[in-house]
Amino acid sequence: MQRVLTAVQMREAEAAAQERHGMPSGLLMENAGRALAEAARSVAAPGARFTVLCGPGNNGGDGLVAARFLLEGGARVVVSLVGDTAKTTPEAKRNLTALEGFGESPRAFEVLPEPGPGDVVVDALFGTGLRRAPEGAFADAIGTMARWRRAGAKVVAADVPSGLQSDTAEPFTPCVEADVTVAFGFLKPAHELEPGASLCGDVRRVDIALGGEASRVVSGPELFRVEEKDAREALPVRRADSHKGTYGHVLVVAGSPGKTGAAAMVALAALRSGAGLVTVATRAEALPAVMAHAPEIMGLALPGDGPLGKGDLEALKAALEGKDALVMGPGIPRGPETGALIGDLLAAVDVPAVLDADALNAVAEDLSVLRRAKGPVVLTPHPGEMARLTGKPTKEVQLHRVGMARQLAAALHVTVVLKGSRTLIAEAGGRVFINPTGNPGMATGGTGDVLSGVCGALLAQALPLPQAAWTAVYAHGLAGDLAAERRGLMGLIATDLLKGLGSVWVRWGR
Ligand SMILES: NC(=O)C1=CN([C@@H]2O[C@H](COP(=O)(O)OP(=O)(O)OC[C@H]3O[C@@H](n4cnc5c(N)ncnc54)[C@H](O)[C@@H]3O)[C@@H](O)[C@H]2O)[C@H](O)CC1
Ligand SMILES: [K+]
Repeated sequence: MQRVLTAVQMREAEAAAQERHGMPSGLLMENAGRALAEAARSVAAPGARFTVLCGPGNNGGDGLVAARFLLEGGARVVVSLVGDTAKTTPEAKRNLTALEGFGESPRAFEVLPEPGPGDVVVDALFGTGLRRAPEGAFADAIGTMARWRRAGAKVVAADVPSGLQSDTAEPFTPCVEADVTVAFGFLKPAHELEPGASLCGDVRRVDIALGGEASRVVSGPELFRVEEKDAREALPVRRADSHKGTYGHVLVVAGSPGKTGAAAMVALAALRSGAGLVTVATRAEALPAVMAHAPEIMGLALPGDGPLGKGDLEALKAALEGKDALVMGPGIPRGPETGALIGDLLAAVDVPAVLDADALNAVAEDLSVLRRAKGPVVLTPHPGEMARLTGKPTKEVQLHRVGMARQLAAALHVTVVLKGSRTLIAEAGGRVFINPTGNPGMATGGTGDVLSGVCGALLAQALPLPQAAWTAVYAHGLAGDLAAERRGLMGLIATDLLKGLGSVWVRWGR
């Protein structure tokens, strides 16, 4: 797991490093600047010229240190201080003097030579201290960097592309678009959440000797980026003496006439994710079409017809006997009583439950039904379903994804998987995990059904939460990435993920 820190938390970590280790503050900037110089060198063509634009704060200071290291390495370097140089921080001032000692003095922005293909521009205007939209000379500099980039120069951003708000990942106008962003010490939300993540280009997190426990001393909400090893290590290694009962039995309550494929995709995803047994419970008229998708799927006809309601409670309680996980929602016939049915069912049986699609829409009418759940509950909304669950417009959900997911998880004491680019996994205890895998090719019908099946299968194999959720999301997204390599973003369809999942388990030795 990589800890993702806000600007305030970064300052706390920096202060902790200085207090606990007597870390001279200039050393952090020295380490940052050296790493910035290395990243700039790594994208430069032979004989490239480096143009370093420095702002008035410590981000600018990082740029001045980088310029000094580049000069020391014999590179052609030009530096410009943008904005009111009187306001430069003491740290940055010290590095300005040092730079002049190397015989390079900052030049006026207007007389800078034009970078071309192979050259490198270092964006050290603003980092985590950005407070408002860049204006005047800063805005001009950002616009000029965009022009230089269009002309073929590479842009390397110090800590955060200038103009991008570190905590919210929202860009002001104008905002730098970088080829590489060097994240000092810890990742920030701007590196891991859209639309910021796309503006950063290749994010390279570097240590600057803040000290390992620095992230543990910071207070406030905990945000993490899931790494591949976290998902792989959460999965049990299969023992030779195991049998299908060892890997759990998933009950899938899904499907209805015309939406039998949804139920089949949940069931197939669960089977492809290691569940020992999978039973689909659906109306009799839909059952044959569901089971036709695979001989491995077992079926249970729910008596009656029409929307799921209180009349189905006894049959579903009986169906859940001996099961290890429930996945409910994709393609179900939803009616006015479905939400109450879900509440009664979860209150009656203590199995981990994944609620997706129309089960979410059903409980959205009265969320209190979830408070009676005996077992752990995972909600897997896409932004539109999250809007219905929270009563907020989808646009607002997308602007405050972390906060919304954290709030709902804490309020309902459930795990919330808020899908989308960089899916979030929010646990009831307040921690939020960002998933880095997946791609726009997965915006196609049925991929959500597959995810709910993967999650149900891991819960049935007794993975605890939130591990089961973040592992399912990571594997599902990686399956999509591997499948997109074969099918293209346009050609990817949900059942390709079933094959992709196989490649993921092979890659992880599971
Ligand atoms: N915290 C750490 O562990 C380290 C941080 N480093 C670098 O320092 C920056 C943060 O530096 P800071 O001085 O706080 O702010 P910035 O340099 O990002 O911003 C400069 C300054 O500009 C003012 N300002 C904000 N918005 C605007 C605006 N739109 N127009 C004009 N002026 C603006 C505001 O007063 C800011 O203070 C961090 O990103 C790292 O790059 C260390 O070097 C490494 C360790
Ligand atoms: K920057």
